Amino acid sequence: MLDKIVEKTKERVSENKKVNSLDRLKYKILNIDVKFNYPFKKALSSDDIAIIAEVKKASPSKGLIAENFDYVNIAKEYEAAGASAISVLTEPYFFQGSDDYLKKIAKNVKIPVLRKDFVVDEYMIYEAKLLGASAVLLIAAILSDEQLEQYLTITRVLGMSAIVEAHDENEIKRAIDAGADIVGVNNRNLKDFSVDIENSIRLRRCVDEDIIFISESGIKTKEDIARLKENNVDAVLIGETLMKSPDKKVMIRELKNG
Ligand SMILES: O=P(O)(O)OC[C@@H](O)[C@@H](O)c1c[nH]c2ccccc12
Repeated sequence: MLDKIVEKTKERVSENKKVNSLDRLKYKILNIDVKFNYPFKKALSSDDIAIIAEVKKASPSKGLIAENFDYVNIAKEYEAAGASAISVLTEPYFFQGSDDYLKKIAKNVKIPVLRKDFVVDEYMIYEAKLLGASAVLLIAAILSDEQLEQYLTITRVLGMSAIVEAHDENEIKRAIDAGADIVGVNNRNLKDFSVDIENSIRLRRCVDEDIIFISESGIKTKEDIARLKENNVDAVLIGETLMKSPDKKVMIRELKNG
């Protein structure tokens, strides 16, 4: 599955490059009024556990998640409920995401926005910047050590942050060696879709306290959050539970204060 997504993403990048070359994107970035001030990392640096709320229409493991996908209002509700940041899926073929969702959401909320996609080319980081994102996801399993290091540097030059996603000790070591300052452990195994939040708890001890540690996927209850908090997790990334909840405000408050 992951290989298929990567392949399709590479095709998408080469199509986009035909419309706007990388040089053209860089030129645009220099000519728009953008800030270079790392808001994503700042938003996750509070004392309490931070919630990154995800705007997600569908996924390969769950199919269609949101029948009613009023994405700008969903993002505004997340913000009003106290989410620290918003994650927006932009991958179109497997997650029914869109760059347009990200662009419109970033314009309509004040909290920082993460571009959730399968970055396989530096081009996608420049695109993310132009769309209004403050951060990108870098999945260690699909990038070489050199790419990780290079892409982290690009995000820094652009005033952005990167979550480096890891699934095991080896990927965590690679993330840290590449210079990651935010590490996310995906509780969902992208190879077989199985979910276990103990995965991030187990791997927490492999990451120093000065690196922001995020637990991603499969988080459903305030008990899950309490357990993650107890284990020094700095932030959680939650999609499906929030997308399926009819009152996102109540849900986020319950998760945060429960
Ligand atoms: O909907 P969930 O189980 O709460 O998961 C959200 C988020 O962690 C998940 O969408 C995700 C984490 N890492 C990814 C990488 C690619 C695509 C999606 C993801």
